[in-house]
Amino acid sequence: MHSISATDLTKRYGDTVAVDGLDLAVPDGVVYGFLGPNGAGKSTTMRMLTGLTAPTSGTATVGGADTRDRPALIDTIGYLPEEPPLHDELTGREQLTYAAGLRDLPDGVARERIADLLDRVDLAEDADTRIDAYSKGMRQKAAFVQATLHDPDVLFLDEPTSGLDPRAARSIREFIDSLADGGTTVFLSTHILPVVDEHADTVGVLYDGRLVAEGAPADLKRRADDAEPGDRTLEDVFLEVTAEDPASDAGEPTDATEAA
Ligand SMILES: Nc1ncnc2c1ncn2[C@@H]1O[C@H](COP(=O)(O)OP(=O)(O)OP(=O)(O)O)[C@@H](O)[C@H]1O
Repeated sequence: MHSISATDLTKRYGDTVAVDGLDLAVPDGVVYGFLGPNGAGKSTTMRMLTGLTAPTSGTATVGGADTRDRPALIDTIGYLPEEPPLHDELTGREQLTYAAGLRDLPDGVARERIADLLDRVDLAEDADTRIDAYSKGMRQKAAFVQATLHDPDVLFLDEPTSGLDPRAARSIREFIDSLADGGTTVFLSTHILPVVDEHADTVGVLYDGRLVAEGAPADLKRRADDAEPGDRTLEDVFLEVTAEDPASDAGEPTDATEAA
């Protein structure tokens, strides 16, 4: 079964085609690394998949719910956007309690889960400090907890380790792995390619709103190897498939997509 499925998903802003006929089929329980240069259309895709922006054309379902049906979607998904929605005047615990209320989590369950998750991201000691006194990393950790509070089936993460020190980043990465082990599908957008290499089962590379490569990290690197022997990294693959004229570097980008 596919947790995320998109068919010919397209978003235009005036003359700008932000996402151009995107097809996706992400199986249950995988970590899908979503890569692409600045402006490729990653955030727009996530906003469409989370029901925040309507596609200009095309359709998508997430956790079986049509993305146009936001009430049906809301229990199924968690979303950590690039700029997380936090209220500066609340403490971390108040913010999370408020978010739990929006998700209709029973009080007792919410209290326990908030305490457990705050502990897990090492934010328990600062739980009763106002968010306006949080560092960028602390805000990011609180926002991560907020996105996972209701144990969503599908979790969308936009740069989840942004602003985190190495220890905190590692704890979030381990958290992502444990969520995936527990069956959560994780749609992970980041520019930190080693994170994707280590944690993603499948990688999709978006360029100019189109998927130009898709496959397991090892397979993508192996295909690049075929083109030019040597030790390749995901960064090499990324640079090749998102080059202005990819054909001169690593073959037609569609080859990578079709071979995936
Ligand atoms: N609300 C909007 N109005 C007009 N154009 C938009 C809007 N949102 C995005 N765009 C345009 O759509 C394109 C894709 O933007 P998007 O933010 O989805 O890219 P991205 O891959 O997430 O980039 P980044 O890695 O820089 O966050 C860009 O050309 C952007 O300028």
